[in-house]
Amino acid sequence: MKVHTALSIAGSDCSGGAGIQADLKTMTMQGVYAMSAITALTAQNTTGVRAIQEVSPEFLGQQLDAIFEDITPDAVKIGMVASGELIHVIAEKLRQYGAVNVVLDPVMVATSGAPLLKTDAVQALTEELFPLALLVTPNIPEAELLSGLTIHTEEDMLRAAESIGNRYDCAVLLKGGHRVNEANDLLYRQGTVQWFRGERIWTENTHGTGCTLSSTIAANLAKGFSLAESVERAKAYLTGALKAGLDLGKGSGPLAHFYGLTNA
Ligand SMILES: Nc1ncnc2c1ncn2[C@@H]1O[C@H](COP(=O)(O)OP(=O)(O)OP(=O)(O)O)[C@@H](O)[C@H]1O
Ligand SMILES: Cc1ncc(COP(=O)(O)O)c(N)n1
Repeated sequence: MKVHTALSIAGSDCSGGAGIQADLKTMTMQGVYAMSAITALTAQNTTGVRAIQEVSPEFLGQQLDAIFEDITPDAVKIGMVASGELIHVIAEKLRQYGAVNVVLDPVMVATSGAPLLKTDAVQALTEELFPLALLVTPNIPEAELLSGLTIHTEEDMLRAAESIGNRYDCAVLLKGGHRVNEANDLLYRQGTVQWFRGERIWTENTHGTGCTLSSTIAANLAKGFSLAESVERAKAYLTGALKAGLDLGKGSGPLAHFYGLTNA
């Protein structure tokens, strides 16, 4: 049996809604063999992040060597990477192994408000990882920080995506989940613009939407779909997983990755 493979480099969410756990569920549901290199353990649930324990740069490097020396991923998703030292190891290893189809979710702050990236690591992220990424997927607050612009309207989204894409020479999917009434995402690459318009689902349970979107895109790139097709498929999967209406936990609950399964 031949299968496509994808790797998530991200933090662990012990409550299963975001991070590595969301990515592995997502990639598996997309029919891709999923692997993980863990950057940090978090003690968190639907109400917030209680503690973070980073792995050492050496150990992250060992995980990446173990994976790339044996099973080459057809795509790589990068999520929470808290420090400059870890970012440096990832950049070095991705270059060493010639990683392809890299989707970078520049995770900075959890939905609950907890910081997941040290402020002095933003520069390392943009200088070392952005150039290796096929696609970067900021949400609105992240895009504001990266572009230095304020985003209220769709025109503002376009200006910010252009600014980030042109500055760092990568494709940008600016996610609109933080806007009121809408859930429209904007793909900007090399001067071209494409909107992915989605139905807004009225729910508090959006823990892990960004992780799920980026890992679905990576899984579909691994299967050979184009960037635009992968974004389209990711948006459809995410909308279905939100719409299924899973209601777990006391805070912002996780998504129903298994929504399409008949035995669920
Ligand atoms: N209530 C919603 N209904 C429909 N789609 C949504 C909703 N909230 C977010 N999305 C979609 O989810 C994806 C992730 O967007 P969002 O802006 O929430 O990213 P994020 O803030 O990085 O996610 P996370 O909550 O994991 O940090 C986008 O495709 C966005 O349009
Ligand atoms: C390990 C990890 N990675 C990413 C997120 C962001 O997801 P969200 O913004 O939905 O909390 C998180 N909370 N935890």
